[in-house]
Amino acid sequence: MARTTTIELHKEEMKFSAGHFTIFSATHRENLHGHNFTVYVALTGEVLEDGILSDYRPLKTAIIDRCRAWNETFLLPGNSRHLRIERDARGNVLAHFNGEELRFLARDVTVLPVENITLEELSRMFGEGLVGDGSLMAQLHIQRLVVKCASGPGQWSSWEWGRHV
Ligand SMILES: Nc1nc2c(c(=O)[nH]1)N=C([C@H](O)[C@H](O)COP(=O)(O)OP(=O)(O)OP(=O)(O)O)CN2
Repeated sequence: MARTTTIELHKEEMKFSAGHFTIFSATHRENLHGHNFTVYVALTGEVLEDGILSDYRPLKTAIIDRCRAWNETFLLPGNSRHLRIERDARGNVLAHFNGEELRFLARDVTVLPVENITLEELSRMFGEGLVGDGSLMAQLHIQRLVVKCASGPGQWSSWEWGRHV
């Protein structure tokens, strides 16, 4: 009888401090602000005869690397219908929202291919970045992956991937 297990990873290093603003409509957004986001990942799969699902360290490394990539940066949504983003020759960003102009130095900003910088989009981006083409999931015999991204204690969104979803 197959034995499945779920390993949960929520290490201290699985966090990133980032700025953002949520856009609610073509004319309404939040002011710029930030959070200390934390990330939780659960991997489910079959425990093999030698009592191990698989070495989860490659996944842990991938999670922490992605946290480090988004740490101390300002996140902008690259696919928002309400925010237009231009870059000058030096890669600095000029973002247009409802008649306002917001300027960012290239070193300070990360533009993500999402509609909005929300918990739901961050957990999806994070999860899709880990799953990628599925090869790491196959290598680690992972059947199901859950990624939760929290903007603070008690407030998170959850994204899920399954091998047969
Ligand atoms: N569906 C969503 N709604 C909102 C999101 C989101 O990601 N998805 N995000 C926000 C704001 O970004 C806001 O920063 C987070 O909400 P808020 O609770 O107002 O702020 P805090 O995290 O500081 O929590 P406190 O309860 O105020 O301590 C709004 N909506």
